[in-house]
Amino acid sequence: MNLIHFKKTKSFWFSTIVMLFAIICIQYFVENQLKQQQQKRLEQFAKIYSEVFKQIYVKELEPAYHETQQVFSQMQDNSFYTSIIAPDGELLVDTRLHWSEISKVENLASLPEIKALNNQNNSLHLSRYDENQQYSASFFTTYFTTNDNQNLIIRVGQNNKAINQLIINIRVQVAAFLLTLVTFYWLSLFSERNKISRLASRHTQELKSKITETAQSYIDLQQTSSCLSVANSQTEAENISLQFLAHILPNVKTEIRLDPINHSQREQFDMLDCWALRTSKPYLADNSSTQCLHVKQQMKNTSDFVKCFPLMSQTSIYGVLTLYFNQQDYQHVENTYSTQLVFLCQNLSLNLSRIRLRDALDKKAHTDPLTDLWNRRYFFKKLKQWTPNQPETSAAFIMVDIDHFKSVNDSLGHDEGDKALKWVSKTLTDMSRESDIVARLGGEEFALLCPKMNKSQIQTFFDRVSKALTDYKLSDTRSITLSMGVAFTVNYTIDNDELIKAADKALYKAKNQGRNQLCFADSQNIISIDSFEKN
Ligand SMILES: Nc1nc2c(ncn2[C@@H]2O[C@H](COP(=O)(O)OP(=O)(O)OP(=O)(O)O)[C@@H](O)[C@H]2O)c(=O)[nH]1
Repeated sequence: MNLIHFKKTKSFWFSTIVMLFAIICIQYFVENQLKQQQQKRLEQFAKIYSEVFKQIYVKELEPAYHETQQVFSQMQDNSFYTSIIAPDGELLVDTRLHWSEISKVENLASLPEIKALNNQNNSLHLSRYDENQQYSASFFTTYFTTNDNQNLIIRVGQNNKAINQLIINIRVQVAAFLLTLVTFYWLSLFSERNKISRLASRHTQELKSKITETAQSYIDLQQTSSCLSVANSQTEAENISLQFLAHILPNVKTEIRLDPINHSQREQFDMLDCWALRTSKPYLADNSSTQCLHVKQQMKNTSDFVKCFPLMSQTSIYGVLTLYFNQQDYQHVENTYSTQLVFLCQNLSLNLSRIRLRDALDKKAHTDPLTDLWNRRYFFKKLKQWTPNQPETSAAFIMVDIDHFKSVNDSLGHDEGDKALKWVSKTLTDMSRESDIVARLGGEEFALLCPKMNKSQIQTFFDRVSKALTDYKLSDTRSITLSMGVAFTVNYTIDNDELIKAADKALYKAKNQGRNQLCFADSQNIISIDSFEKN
C-alpha cells in the first residue's frame, strides 16, 4: 500500500513540476507577446501622431498643438500620451499639459530616452519609472521631420499600470489553478487513503473471523476424532461424522453411505456407482458433468455441485461421503474446510476399519466353528445383558438337546455326528426369527433366546423343527429327534439364573418323559447362571 502511495506521490510531483514549468513558459510567452503588442501600438501611435502633427504644423506650434489635441481627444484609447521635443531637449508639445504649462517644463535632454536617442539611435523603446507621474511607463521615442524640414523628437508613452495588472491577473489565475490542482490531488489522496484503510480493516475483520472459524472447526474435528476413535459400531461412527458435518456446514446436505456387505439391512449400494471410489480421490460434479449413479436425483436437482469423498484404505472400501452444495457454499467450503473434510474422511475410514476388524474378531471369538452358530460365551453374555424387569424385553429361553446322539456317534462315527449337528443347527436357524439368538452351548446341546414368544408360538416352533428334522436321514436311515425345555420371563419376576435353571429342568423333564418332546418350565426350581456357565 505504501509503495503504491509513494509511486503515486512521485508521479504527481513530477507531473506538477512539468506542468509548472510549462505554465511558466506559457506565461513568459504571453507576457512577451503583450509587451511586443504594446511596443507595436506605441510605434503605430507615434507614427500616426507625427503624421497628423506634420499635416497641421506650419511654423506655429500652438495651433498645431490644439488641433492635434482635438483630433486625439476623440480616440477611445487615451492611455497614450505624446510629447514633441526639440533635439536640444526643449518640450514643444505634450498631450498631458495645457499649452500654457509647456513652456514651464524644464529641458528634457537629461531624460534617459532622449539621451539614448541622441546617442545615434533613430528610435528606441524604454521602460522606466516616470518620476513626474509617479508610475512605471513604457516609452517609444523617435525622430520625425516636419514639412518645413525641422528634425523633431516624438515620444509616446503609456502607463504600465494596465498591462502590469493584466500580468498580475494571469499570474494569480495560474497560481489559483495550481492551488486547485494540488488541493484536489490531496483530497483525492486522502479519500483514497480512507478507502484503503476501510478496505484493509474489512479484510482484517474477514480474515479474523475466518481464522476463528477455521480454528473452531479444528477443535471440533479433534473432538470428533476422539469420539470416532472409541465409536462402538459403524452406525455410531457414521452419526458422529454426520453430526460434525452438520455443525460446520449447516447449509450443506451431507450423506454417508457405507459398504452394504456388512450391513444387510441397508439399501443396496454398488461401489462401482461412485467415481470417487473408482478413482480413489474426491470427485466433484456440477450439473453438466458425469454424475455418480448413487447420487439422489432430487438432491442433485436442488444443488449446483455434488462432491463425493471416498471412505477407503489401501485394501478395503468402506463407503462414500457425499456433499450437496449450492455455488456460494461450495466456494466457502473449498476455501475453509477442504483440509478438515479430507482429514475427517481419513479418520472415519481408519475407525471403520478398526470397528470392522474388531467385529470380525468378536465374531470369531463368539462363533462355534463347526455350526457357525453363536457359542456358549456369547450366548451367556447376551443373557446377562438381559433386563427382565422391562415388558418389552420379555423372552422365551429354550434349551435344546439332540436325543440319543451318543448312539449316532458310536454307530455311524463322528463325521456323521458332525453332519447331523450342522443339519440341526441349520434347521434351528431357519425356523427361528431374525430377532432370536440361536447358540450351540456345546456337544449336542443348543439354546435359543426368543424375545416376545408365547407358549403356542413355542409349540409351533417345536413342531416345525421336528417336522423339518424328519426330512434328514442318517446313513442308517434313522431320523434325528430333539427335546426342548422352555422357560419364560413373562411374569417379570424370574431373573436369569431362575430362567436357566427352569429351562434346564424342563429339558430334563422332556428327556425323562421319553424324549422328542417339548416341556415348559416349573419356575420353582432354581440354579445359578454362573454354575450353569461352568458346565
Ligand atoms: N460328532 C460329534 N459328537 C459330539 C460332539 N460333541 C459332543 N459329542 C458327542 O455327543 C454325545 C453326547 O451324549 P450324551 O451326553 O450321553 O447324550 P445322548 O446320547 O444324546 O443322550 P440323551 O441326551 O440322554 O438323549 C457324546 O457321545 C459326545 O461324544 C461333536 O462336536 N461332534
